[in-house]
Amino acid sequence: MGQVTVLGAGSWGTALAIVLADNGHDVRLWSHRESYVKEINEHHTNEKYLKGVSIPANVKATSNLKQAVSGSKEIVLVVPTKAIRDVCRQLVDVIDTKVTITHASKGIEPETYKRVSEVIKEEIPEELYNAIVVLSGPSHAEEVSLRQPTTVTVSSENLEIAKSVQDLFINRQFRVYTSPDLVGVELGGSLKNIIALGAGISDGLGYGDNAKAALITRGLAEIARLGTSMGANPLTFSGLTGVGDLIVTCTSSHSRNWRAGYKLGQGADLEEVLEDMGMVVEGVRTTKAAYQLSKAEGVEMPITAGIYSVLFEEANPGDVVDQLMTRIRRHEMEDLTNILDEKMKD
Ligand SMILES: NC(=O)C1=CN([C@@H]2O[C@H](COP(=O)(O)OP(=O)(O)OC[C@H]3O[C@@H](n4cnc5c(N)ncnc54)[C@H](OP(=O)(O)O)[C@@H]3O)[C@@H](O)[C@H]2O)C=CC1
Ligand SMILES: O=C(CO)COP(=O)(O)O
Repeated sequence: MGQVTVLGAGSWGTALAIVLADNGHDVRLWSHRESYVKEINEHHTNEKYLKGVSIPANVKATSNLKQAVSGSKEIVLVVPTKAIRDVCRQLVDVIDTKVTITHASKGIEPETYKRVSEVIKEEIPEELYNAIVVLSGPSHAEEVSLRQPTTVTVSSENLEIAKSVQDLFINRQFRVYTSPDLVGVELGGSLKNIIALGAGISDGLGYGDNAKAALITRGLAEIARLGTSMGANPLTFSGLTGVGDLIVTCTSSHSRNWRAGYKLGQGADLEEVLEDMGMVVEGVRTTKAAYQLSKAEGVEMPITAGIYSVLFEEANPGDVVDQLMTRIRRHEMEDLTNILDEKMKD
């Protein structure tokens, strides 16, 4: 077993460090804050991000990025997507051997509409890495850190290296699949956060399971619509990183996106909600990116547009639900829409 460096000591970075440590790897966990480093090394805890969890002794934390990556061939990048560019820029000066970069962050960059692997590719010169891999799927850090059964998928343009990352992480509680569809895996994991905000809003408004099932199903339809327009395999969205991650985030109070939505549905103000959370709510930024992208691509995403108007245009959540329910009548399956419309003309 070798050395693996995890960058980002929040909930997910710490949980993944625990998986890697359980597999016998020497894990270096980088946090940009010395106070967390001290807590992890001295008390083997990270109370803010993973309450009550004991971190194995073979996880050593550091706030020195150069020390963290020195000699490591495996880098796992788990900072919020808004920090990815900045951390990559810092990495360029300290990587000292050819590395595999696996990221586990879920988001799309507003304005550039870039996926995380594209941002990494843009910032880190090709000669410094073998491949960029994404790890995604239905996986709350709180459950992974308690060694509860979890399944995820890794994907890369280089499937052989994706398989080597599968080997790195897989164990009896953490089952890892591979997929060749990097675009679909990254988009599924990112776009589900928008729908999770919507599911939270619906619950906060007091709506029931029917509304949630509708959001998950119609949300999946618009995720797949945008995803396929960007080159993803539509089948990926019926897998772990599509419907799997949608279910886990839309139905769980572990989800920060669901929790943020819930408070918005109850009438709270976005800024206050984000401040109280103290952890990243990726769906807010991704809603902006996906809304802009759907306009640029000419792809219809009514749920995303509704959530955008709640987050950024002060729309009333109840009115948005009303608008969604009274949209023009449609066939459920879009390919049928065209066929049936043609038939009506006959
Ligand atoms: N939590 C989960 O269950 C899962 C999360 N993810 C994804 O993983 C990614 C990280 O999320 P998660 O760990 O949950 O987030 P958290 O909010 O729990 O933690 C974020 C961590 O990143 C650090 N950080 C923030 N900005 C920077 C920066 N500029 N440079 C270095 N470090 C920074 C934070 O430090 P500080 O304390 O100083 O703010 C904190 O340690 C997200 O994209 C999320 O969607 C994916 C699957 C599961
Ligand atoms: O991505 C996640 C689970 O798969 C975590 O979701 P939240 O960021 O909403 O907590």
